[in-house]
Amino acid sequence: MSPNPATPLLDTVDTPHDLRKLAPAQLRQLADELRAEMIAAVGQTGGHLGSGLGVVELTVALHYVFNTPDDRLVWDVGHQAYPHKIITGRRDRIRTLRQGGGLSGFTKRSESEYDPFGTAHSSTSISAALGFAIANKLAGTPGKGIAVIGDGAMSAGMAYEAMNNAEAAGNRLIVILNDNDMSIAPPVGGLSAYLARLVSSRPFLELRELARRLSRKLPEPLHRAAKKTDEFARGMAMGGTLFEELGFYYVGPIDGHNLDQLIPVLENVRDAAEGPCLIHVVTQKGKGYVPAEQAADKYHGVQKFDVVTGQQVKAAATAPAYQNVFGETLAKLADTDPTICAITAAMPSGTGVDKFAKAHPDRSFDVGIAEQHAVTFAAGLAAQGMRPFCAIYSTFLQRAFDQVVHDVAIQNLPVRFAIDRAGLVGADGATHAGSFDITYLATLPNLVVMAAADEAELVHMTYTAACHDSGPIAFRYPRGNGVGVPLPEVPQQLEIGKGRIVREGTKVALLSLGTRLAEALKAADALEAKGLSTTVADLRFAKPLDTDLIRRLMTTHDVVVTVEEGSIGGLGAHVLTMASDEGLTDAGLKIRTLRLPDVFQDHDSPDKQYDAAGLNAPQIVECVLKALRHNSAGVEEARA
Ligand SMILES: Cc1ncc(C[n+]2csc(CCOP(=O)(O)OP(=O)(O)O)c2C)c(N)n1
Ligand SMILES: CC(=O)[C@@H](O)[C@H](O)COP(=O)(O)O
Ligand SMILES: [Mg+2]
Repeated sequence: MSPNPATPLLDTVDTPHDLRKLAPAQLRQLADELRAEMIAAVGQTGGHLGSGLGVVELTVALHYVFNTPDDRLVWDVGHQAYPHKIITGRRDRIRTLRQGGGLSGFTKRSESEYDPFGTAHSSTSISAALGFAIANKLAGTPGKGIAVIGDGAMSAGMAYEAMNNAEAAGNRLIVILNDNDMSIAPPVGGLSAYLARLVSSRPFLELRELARRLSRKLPEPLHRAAKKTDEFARGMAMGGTLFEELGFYYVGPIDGHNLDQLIPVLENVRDAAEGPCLIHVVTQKGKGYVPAEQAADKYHGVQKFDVVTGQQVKAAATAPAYQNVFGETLAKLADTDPTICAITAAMPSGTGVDKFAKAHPDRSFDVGIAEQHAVTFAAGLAAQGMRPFCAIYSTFLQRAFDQVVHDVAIQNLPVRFAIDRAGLVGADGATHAGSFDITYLATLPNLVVMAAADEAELVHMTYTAACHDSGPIAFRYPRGNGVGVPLPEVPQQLEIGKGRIVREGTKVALLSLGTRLAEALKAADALEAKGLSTTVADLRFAKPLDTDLIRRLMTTHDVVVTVEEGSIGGLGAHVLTMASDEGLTDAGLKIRTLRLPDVFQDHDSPDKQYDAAGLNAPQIVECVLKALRHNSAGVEEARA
């Protein structure tokens, strides 16, 4: 039955099964409607826009040609998967994207059978798709593994580790290289230049002869098909040397917005009999939405916006963003210290390294999505007498843990880790939460670990790190804007392992690490109102602990509560260990540790996330009151 012409085609497509009932000639209209729907939805929610706009046609073509969900389609990072969500049964919830209780901004297994693998950290897709392909091969079941990976994500080592292993999958593995010549910032490095050369040396419209000549090298079904179909001959060429050397059939480059090219190429690759195949698809980030096409960042990530003007709704900032405070402070320090350099792994603006790069381009390094390399590169710089600052989001530094241990900590090299996005980050959810860095860093010998309570503290910590030549040092700070305190004209060198008392009391001591300090102070007000005199300390250091300060507070207060924006195993664990080592708990002191809960918290506003985590002022107060109600047998006595 052909759809009513007055009905938008998109209204007839709930899942790919509906899509596959359409005629090829209808797909252009469907893609246009899908793009419009995505723009309208992200206008209301905010989120990752440019990448999804660039893969609208690819999304339609992949679901049209392949038998999803049995063919396992893995979107690398998953930030480009909004069009995929709309046509895989989630259109009715697309305006809940990244909102509390709503759809995730990435692919997620629990959300849909069409999301076979959860993504958000880049460059995992080929490994995962290979896993699906090999599992199906071993089980003798049909089903391919299809990875869609961007040119930015292709800069990470994991992609090559996977390709190096791909041969056993045969034609069950298909890699789509989505080359839009953009990462979040312009892409960097030799691979990016190589892809650009491939694209410029093989313009789409001049491929017919090349494809005809080279199609003999294809596996037999591709070769037959190439001879047969003109579209195919127009759409493909062989000879991407790097990928061929790794055992892939390289097909491309092809125009990723031209469905008349995409569909026949995908069909031919689907039916090919032999090895793994890499299809090099050229797309435009932000395609089809003028404000995005014209933006320098191609609208990678946006706030809610007016669809007509493209104007984003941005709240007026009352204080500078932490990332910029860091970048600007470091740039100033580097004016007089020629050994300071800054490293980012594809996040120049997110980390503030762009500010440093403006002032000191020769000492600023964007290494691409390559956190492991970033850390070991920094270790090499440090070993040669430089003062490297490795600025990486907490969540992405997880990928380089062994490099932190083996290349930095064991050798006691003075690499400075500027750890952005520490704590809960809101709409990006569990994959991007900076929950674990205190735990995974403070557990390492030689490391110094600091957390800034506000933007002024961040200035001091950046300077302290610059001065610290005797070993590795890390300082963490959250996503977003500071609290509005004045920035110091002259940064202070903090004494290593020394905290500060922010407010002195006698009965309850709140030991805060990081930006929960503001909540701890609010809690102290509420406790005072109940007649409980409260001390608030900003410990500054998770390692080494200020043992003198902590010992003094433990021996002079009835209740001690640690508060941190990190997982179990962080500050609380270190304080408890110290207290038990010194026997400070033996005399009946009540110690409690407030930290993130032992679950992966879904996306929501940061404030709601902290509420759910029990780390806002009312919950700090309740923790103290509950501790006071506990009798010496650990039993809670009746509320007063
Ligand atoms: C391990 C890791 N490091 C950094 C990021 C942050 N990040 C998300 S998307 C992106 C750029 C990806 O570029 P590309 O793969 O080309 O996709 P595009 O946005 O161009 O579609 C980066 C750096 C990440 N998600 N994972
Ligand atoms: C997809 C991804 O990993 C990034 O785009 C990330 O969402 C950026 O986060 P910030 O907005 O905190 O820089
Ligand atoms: Mg890209």
